[in-house]
Amino acid sequence: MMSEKAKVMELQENHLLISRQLAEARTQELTQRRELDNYSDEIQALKKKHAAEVDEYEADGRKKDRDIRELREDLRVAQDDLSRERETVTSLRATISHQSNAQLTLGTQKNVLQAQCDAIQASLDAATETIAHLQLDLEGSRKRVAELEQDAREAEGVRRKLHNMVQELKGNIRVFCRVRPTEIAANMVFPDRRDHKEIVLSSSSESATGQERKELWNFNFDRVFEPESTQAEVFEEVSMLAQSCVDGYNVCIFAYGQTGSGKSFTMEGGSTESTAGMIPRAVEKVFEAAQELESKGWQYKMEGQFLEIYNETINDLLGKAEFDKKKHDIKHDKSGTRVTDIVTIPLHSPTQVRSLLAIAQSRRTVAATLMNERSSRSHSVFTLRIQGSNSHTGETCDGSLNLVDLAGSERLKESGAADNKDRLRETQNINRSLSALGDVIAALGEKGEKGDKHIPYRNSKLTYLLQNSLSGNSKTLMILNVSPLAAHLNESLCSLRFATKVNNTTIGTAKKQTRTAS
Ligand SMILES: Nc1ncnc2c1ncn2[C@@H]1O[C@H](COP(=O)(O)OP(=O)(O)OP(=O)(O)O)[C@@H](O)[C@H]1O
Repeated sequence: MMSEKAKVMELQENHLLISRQLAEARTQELTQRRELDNYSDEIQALKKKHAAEVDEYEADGRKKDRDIRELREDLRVAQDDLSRERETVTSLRATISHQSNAQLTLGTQKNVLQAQCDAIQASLDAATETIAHLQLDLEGSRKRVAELEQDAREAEGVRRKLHNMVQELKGNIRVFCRVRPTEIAANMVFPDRRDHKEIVLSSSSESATGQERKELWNFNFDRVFEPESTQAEVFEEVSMLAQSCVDGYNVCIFAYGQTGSGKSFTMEGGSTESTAGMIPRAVEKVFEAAQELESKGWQYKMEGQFLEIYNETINDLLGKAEFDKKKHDIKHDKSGTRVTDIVTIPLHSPTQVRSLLAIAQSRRTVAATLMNERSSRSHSVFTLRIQGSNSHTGETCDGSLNLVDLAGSERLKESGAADNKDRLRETQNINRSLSALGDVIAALGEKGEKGDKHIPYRNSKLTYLLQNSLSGNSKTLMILNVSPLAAHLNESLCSLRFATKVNNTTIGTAKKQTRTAS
């Protein structure tokens, strides 16, 4: 048996061993704890890293989701685009197919057109050839036209000369006698059935011994128009004078006769074509002649005025007021005769002249109502002035056409004016101016023979106004209007005697108012 000491000793040794083991265990534990701490730090670090990686991964995942969404959206848009493009492609294919059909058609058309084009080209070649020929012909024709135009101008000059010679041979003062129609048989006969130049008036009375006494009066004129003569027949003879006026002469046409003998009918006429009088017909003829001469290089300007002379006072029938109150004077100067303050209207057509005549007619009607049948108691003067110039020859010409409806020529006793002071004055004025007209014409005739005779133009307004149109360079026609009524026999005889005096007058050779440009 072991002693207590040994046991204690053993126990101590055990204790020492255990303590050593414990200390080792503690050291080990410490080491392990240190290692554990290290591992724990490592774990923390790994955890942190892991968390960071998880965050990063999640963010990355979210970004990827977004990208995916965007890519999906892009895909959808791309698909839409694609389907649209497909549609476009389909439509383009349809268009292409349509276009190719059209191209085919166009191709066919092109071929047709090409064929036509070839045909046209062939015609064009032929036409060019023809044109070349025609141009040659044209050149020749132009030369020919120029020659013909020259011939025409020369012929126009000859025509003017011949026309004037004919007028001069007929006499620069001519008298026509026109008998107006009536239902009552008249004591007038027209024996010259061929030339219509003669009129014979007759009257029978009882002598103191109871025997029948027959008296005959025979008159000859350039032309006698019987009652059934038409306005056109009278104008046939007058129209030549209208032509003369266009050729540059002064022309005066008078209607003379007692009241109611047909003066106004002859000069102005009725409203229809067939009854139109000398004024509208002459104006129409002047326009016609002027137009015909245009082809020969003539250009004309025309103007008209219309006035009446009543009691030796001039009234403007185309004035603005219905009743003219202005005072008008007659002036003669180098450019011709002018009436102060008178309305002169540029004339462009015969229809315009007709409306002017209507205005003048209405003015005369107003005056007639105011002053007792004034139209028969006044002289009316329509004047058409015509100025021409020829661009080829440089010639110019001035002509005038005066158409005068004279006041009634009845004598004082016949006019019933003796008891009425105003009528007496009127009649005296008319008689004075008509005899002044006769005197001027007679003096012009005498001047023709002697050369230096004074012409009493100033004795009446009418002769003074018409001075230039009555003198040597003019052509005058008097149309004597006669009433066939037996009751008017004495007046008719007076008129016929007056007209015979005029008819026996010859005015000197008419001078054409033509100037040649220097
Ligand atoms: N040749 C004719 N044919 C038909 N009727 C005519 C003819 N001559 C005159 N007359 C008619 O006779 C009437 C008188 O004629 P007009 O008025 O022309 O005479 P006048 O001489 O001008 O008279 P006044 O001096 O009063 O003006 C008118 O009604 C007119 O129509």
